[in-house]
Parts: sequence; C-alpha cells; structure tokens
Amino acid sequence: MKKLLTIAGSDSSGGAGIQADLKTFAALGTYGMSAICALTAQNTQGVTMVVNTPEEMVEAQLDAIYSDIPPDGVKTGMLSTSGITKTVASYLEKHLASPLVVDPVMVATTGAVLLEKDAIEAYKTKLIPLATLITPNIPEAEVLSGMEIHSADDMRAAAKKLSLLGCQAVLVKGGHRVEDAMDILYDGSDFHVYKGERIETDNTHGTGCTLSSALAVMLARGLSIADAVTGAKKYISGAIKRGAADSVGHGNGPVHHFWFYEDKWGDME
Ligand SMILES: Nc1ncnc2c1ncn2[C@@H]1O[C@H](COP(=O)(O)OP(=O)(O)OP(=O)(O)O)[C@@H](O)[C@H]1O
Ligand SMILES: Cc1ncc(COP(=O)(O)O)c(N)n1
Repeated sequence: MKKLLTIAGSDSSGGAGIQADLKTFAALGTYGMSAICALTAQNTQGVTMVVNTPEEMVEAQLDAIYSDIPPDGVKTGMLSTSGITKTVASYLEKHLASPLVVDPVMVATTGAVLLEKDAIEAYKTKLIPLATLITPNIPEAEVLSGMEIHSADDMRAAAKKLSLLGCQAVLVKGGHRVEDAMDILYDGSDFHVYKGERIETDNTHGTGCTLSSALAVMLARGLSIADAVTGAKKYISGAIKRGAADSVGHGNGPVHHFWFYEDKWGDME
C-alpha cells in the first residue's frame, strides 16, 4: 500500500485542503498522512479566520512522519506564509525521497487570500525547484510567471517559463477559462493537452486540492507524469460531476469523492 502525505491547510467544512486531500487518498486506496500548516474557519461561502501553525510545529509534524512512515508521494497545498513555505522547502530538501506535487494555493474559490504575498519568492526559489510537478491555475500561473494568460498559447508559454524555475513539469489548469476545462502540461520537453468536458456547476470547492492529491497518488504508483495527469483528470472530473448533482452548503459546494466506489457499494443514503 502506498503512503501519501499532504502538507497543507485545514478546511473546517471538509471540501478543500487537508480534508479533500485525505478523502482523495482514501478513495484511491492509499494511506493518507498530514502536516497541517494552517487552520481555517471556512465553509462553502467563505473563510472567516486563519491561524497559522508555528514553524517549529510544522517541522515537528514532518519529523514525526518521516522518522516512522516515509511517504511514497507528497503534495503541498496552502502554506500560508513565507516562513512556513521556507520551513517546508528546507525540510523537503533534506528528506524528500519521492515525487512531490506543489499546488501553489493562493486564493480560495470564495475569494479569500490563502497565501501572503511575500511567500511568492520562497515558492519560486526554494519550493518549486524541488517539485516533480507544479499545478498552478491560471491566476496562480500569472502571478508566478509575471505574464498575462488569455489563450491556450499563453498557457503553453507560461508553463515553459515556469519550468525554468527548476521543477520537472508544469500543469497549467484551465478551470478558470470560461469556455472549457482544458489543462496543459509541459513535461520539460513536450506539451500535452488534456481536454475535459466543462461541467456547469458552482460546486468547485476543492477541485485543485483534489486534482493535486490524485496526481501525487498516480506518481507514487510510478506512472509517467503525462499518464498521471490522465488518471487524475479522470478522478477530478468524476468528483465534480458527482458534486454538481448533490450540493452541500449554501455557496460553492464541494466535489464528492465517493463517486469512485459508489458503483460498487450502491446508494449510501
Ligand atoms: N466546471 C468544471 N468542469 C470540468 N472540469 C473542471 C471544472 N472546473 C475545474 N475543472 C478541472 O478541475 C481541475 C482543477 O482546476 P481549477 O482551475 O479549478 O483549479 P484550482 O482553481 O486550483 O482549484 P480550486 O477551486 O481548488 O482553487 C482541472 O483539471 C480543471 O480543468
Ligand atoms: C485550507 C484550504 N486549502 C486550499 C483551498 C483552495 O481550494 P478552493 O480554491 O477550492 O477554495 C481552500 N479553500 N482551503
């Protein structure tokens, strides 16, 4: 059994962050672990409070995990501050022995800022160079690359530019493009285009967290980066479709993970 680690923030409403990551790990048949970098008081309508984890505690969680259960795959999500981003990067620089997916979480679907501005530099110089794959959405790719993205060609150019930061591959996610759900991967030598049917729904809370967790699982299982994206895209598309059919909360509802085993166990009402 593969062991997966998420280094991210907690979402009290269970739709994004650590909670989405652990649900994804479980649905995909792996053992999930977490290092919590921030607590958010959050629901489908917004974030009302954030408390950052002390950096020593972030490191203590990572030490507890790595000294006993070294993970086969790791993902990072909401790291909240420059200090936490640096702490995570310097720990991983010494101990990482598996694929790493960096989801550069900056702003929640509901609009709340989840990363302090001065952490961008630490992402670019310390964390991203360690990554197997980074998964910015379009606004995140714009901030990290310093260029505007209006078209598929712009997505390609940004992906190539971001790969120069030293990561192995870049997936620019097109969930924020109005007309489709097309993602573009640059794997260091080639571009791969992943076209998804756009599902009409506001229930997209946790899509990025879920996708990056599924990617970490696929990479831990030894898939190539291009095949890992195919597998993870299938997983997130199913989860969005199921979330669209069964709303939770009064705002941007979450995606649902049980679609993956619902066929086997039947209706779980
Ligand atoms: N309405 C949709 N229909 C189909 N696929 C979608 C939809 N919205 C997002 N996706 C897909 O979900 C994945 C996550 O993309 P997205 O751009 O939403 O990431 P994100 O903004 O980081 O997510 P988050 O909402 O967690 O911040 C991508 O593969 C994207 O193509
Ligand atoms: C703790 C945490 N991590 C990540 C997200 C981003 O997810 P989304 O953009 O879907 O709100 C979030 N809202 N909360």
